[in-house]
Amino acid sequence: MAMVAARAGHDVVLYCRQEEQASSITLKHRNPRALSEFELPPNLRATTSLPEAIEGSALIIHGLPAQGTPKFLAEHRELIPAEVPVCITSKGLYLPTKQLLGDAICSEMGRSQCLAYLSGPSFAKELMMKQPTAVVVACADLPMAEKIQCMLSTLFFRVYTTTDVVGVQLGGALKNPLAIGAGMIEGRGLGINTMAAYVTKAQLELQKLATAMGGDAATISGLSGVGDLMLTAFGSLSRNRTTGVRLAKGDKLEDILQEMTVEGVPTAAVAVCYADQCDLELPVFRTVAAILDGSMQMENALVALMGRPLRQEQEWALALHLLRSMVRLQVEANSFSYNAAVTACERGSQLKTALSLLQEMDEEAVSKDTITYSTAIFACEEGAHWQTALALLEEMTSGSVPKNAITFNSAVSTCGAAAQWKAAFFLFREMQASALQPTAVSFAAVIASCPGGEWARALALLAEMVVAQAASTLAYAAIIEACAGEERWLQAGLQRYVSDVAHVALMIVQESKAFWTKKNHARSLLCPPPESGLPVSGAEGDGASHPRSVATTSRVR
Ligand SMILES: NC(=O)C1=CN([C@@H]2O[C@H](COP(=O)(O)OP(=O)(O)OC[C@H]3O[C@@H](n4cnc5c(N)ncnc54)[C@H](O)[C@@H]3O)[C@@H](O)[C@H]2O)C=CC1
Ligand SMILES: O=C(CO)COP(=O)(O)O
Repeated sequence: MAMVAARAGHDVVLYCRQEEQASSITLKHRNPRALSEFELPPNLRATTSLPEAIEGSALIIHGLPAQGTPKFLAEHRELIPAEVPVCITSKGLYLPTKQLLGDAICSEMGRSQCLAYLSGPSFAKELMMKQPTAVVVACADLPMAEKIQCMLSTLFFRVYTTTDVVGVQLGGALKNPLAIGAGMIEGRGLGINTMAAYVTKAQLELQKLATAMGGDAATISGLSGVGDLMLTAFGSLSRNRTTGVRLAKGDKLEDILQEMTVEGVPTAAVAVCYADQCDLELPVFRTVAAILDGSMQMENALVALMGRPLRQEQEWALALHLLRSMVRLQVEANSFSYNAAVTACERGSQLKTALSLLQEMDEEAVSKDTITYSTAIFACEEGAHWQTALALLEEMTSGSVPKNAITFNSAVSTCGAAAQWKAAFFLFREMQASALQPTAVSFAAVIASCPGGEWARALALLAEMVVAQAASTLAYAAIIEACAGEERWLQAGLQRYVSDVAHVALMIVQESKAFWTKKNHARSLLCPPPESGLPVSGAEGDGASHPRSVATTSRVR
């Protein structure tokens, strides 16, 4: 990047830690430690003094590995003027706090700093070779992004701008573990069929996770996302991809990490946490992460990915197509047809499309019923869109549309997913007040919404659950989570209900599958009968139809 800035005509001062390296860059115009075959221009010099490197700078370009970045910037924050933009080129998620890098930087620095993020398909070596390259720079302050764009763009380096700082960070970071997976495929000697299928599914998962975490879909399908995934999945210069190849050939991960920066390793672990948070299935991310943390052998990845239940591809798109065809053929679309399409959207994690269908129903004077609303509220849980769920509930009340247990359960779970336990609790009580009997799902959902500090409330709900004979293993799992710590167990007197904790833990593992099957049975009540002619089977990537592990108990509907 120093070379890119120098080519754009700036006086560039590169900070490095070794005196020998600094003097070689300044005097011999060669960097002995990286890409030493390239001659550096005279307007690029180096120093081991950070104050000297920073003084008078109009732009600070930061290029350290992600895991070292927040601490480094915090250590040197006195030297960094708050108003000078720091352009981050690191691509990773911060493992210690599971934060986006920008958030971790601000937390560590303990103050606000003007941050921009430069990302996109850009191997350093090819930049040095003046290979035409396109990247995107994101800054919440668009004029600042445009300023950086002007500062760095040349005929060989084209910079786009965006304000989507979340999408750009996620795209650049999340492609790394996916590139490791591509390397594994290469290293195992698998063919182009496998690689094409893998990259297709990997980019869909990237889209799903990044958009669920707040990135724009357009950003992720752009340079910092699919663009960078293409580069690193297929380009042999990628260290992430090389890591996958080497692991497949039997090298040890610890040895590889000694030799080079592999951002995909810590980022894979954070990606799985995000997937859990968003209740997304994401088998590719989970498989790569499991291989990296040693909980899965690479040989078992075939079964983990190819042995999953068979699905339709893009069921929601097909359902929409059928709905549109009805209009074209002048067949009247009724609540039934719309509900089928809304259901397909929910299964395909397409909340926005589902909501636009509800709006279309209003415009076309098609009445919205309990199924319409319940399904839309169900769709809100992924991404924890609790305010949307509450707005839909409000609309049901004002339109006198009856609510059922599924309506409430979905809304409670959504609030729980958004860490809005008070709203979840309020809805649970509203459900009881409206003479609806809370089900096992209702109890599990409201208990799971209780944060650690509300463990006493969770226990009170447990007592109610036992009286209502609506116990479930997932509710017990949520209790275990809320009452973490032996002391609380004793205080809680939980033995009254469960005498043997180990037994419960085992029961949870064994029965969570059965629970989810039952839950899906309840869910199937939302689906249109087969004679509607619209598809009703599980959509691809539909996390809710998948038996989940105990770790995700806080996300039950
Ligand atoms: N190399 C490339 O082609 C590209 C790299 N990136 C991103 O840039 C970031 C850095 O990558 P590279 O420069 O390739 O990595 P690198 O492993 O070469 O590290 C960059 C420099 O940081 C120094 N460093 C490492 N840890 C440090 C710490 N804790 N404190 C101070 N200095 C430290 C290293 O000594 C090295 O000089 C990564 O997040 C990577 O994803 C992004 C696009 C392209
Ligand atoms: O992000 C990169 C290029 O855009 C570099 O990828 P690697 O870290 O896999 O080498």
